[in-house]
Amino acid sequence: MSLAKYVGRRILIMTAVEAEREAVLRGLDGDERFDVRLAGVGPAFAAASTAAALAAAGGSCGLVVSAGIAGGFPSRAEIGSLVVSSRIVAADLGAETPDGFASVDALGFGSAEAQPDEALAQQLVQALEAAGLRAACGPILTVSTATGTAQTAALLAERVPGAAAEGMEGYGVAVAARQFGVPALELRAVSNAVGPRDRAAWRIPDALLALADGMAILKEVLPR
Ligand SMILES: O=C(O)c1cccc(C(=O)CC[C@H]2O[C@@H](n3cnc4c(=O)[nH]cnc43)[C@H](O)[C@@H]2O)c1
Repeated sequence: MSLAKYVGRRILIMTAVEAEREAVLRGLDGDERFDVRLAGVGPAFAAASTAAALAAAGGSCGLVVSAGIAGGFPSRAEIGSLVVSSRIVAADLGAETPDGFASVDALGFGSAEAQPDEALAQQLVQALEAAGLRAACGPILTVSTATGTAQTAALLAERVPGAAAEGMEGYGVAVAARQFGVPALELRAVSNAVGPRDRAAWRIPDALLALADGMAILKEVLPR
């Protein structure tokens, strides 16, 4: 699985907030191949910001990465660990029906899923583990409402088997990338468990440290 297509290409990294952007920049340590931009919070801001950045890049961008902190599904991704997307799934994009949730796929309105670069995801998670970092590769959900109850966490885990983490921007970033014909990836560091909302239990500094560590590995995995 070759990553040769990334040689000589620019890489766009989108984060929701400035603290995440600063962590990404720390990890990249001045690598000039990367542009790190603010997406804003949520899939709509993320898609619009990513599309604008890609239009401005004028075809020079070879990869887009949605990066930031995340909620981790218990027993899949613990606080302080990293998650690389095997799938990017808009987990609440659809309709409620008397029989339960129906995704836009089931409704015939397109796809709630964007496929990340599989070869890159696999090589990145291997490199993260080889560097001694706790890392998993699994589906990362995009939600418009951060999960705040055990009931919703269980519903989402059932809806997307193997769900490892949830954030609020990945699907928007990936859809914009797809519109421009550019591969996408999501890399997140877990700050909190997906489940009952307990903001005091969020470990944001730990997650930002892990995010920077993850970025330091990403830049080594991508060939120059
Ligand atoms: O308050 C701070 O210092 C701070 C520093 C960095 C980031 C934040 C955020 O609140 C980022 C919001 C961003 O994080 C993602 N996220 C994190 N946990 C979850 C979750 O459990 N469910 C969904 N999304 C989560 C999300 O992508 C937000 O946009 C604060």
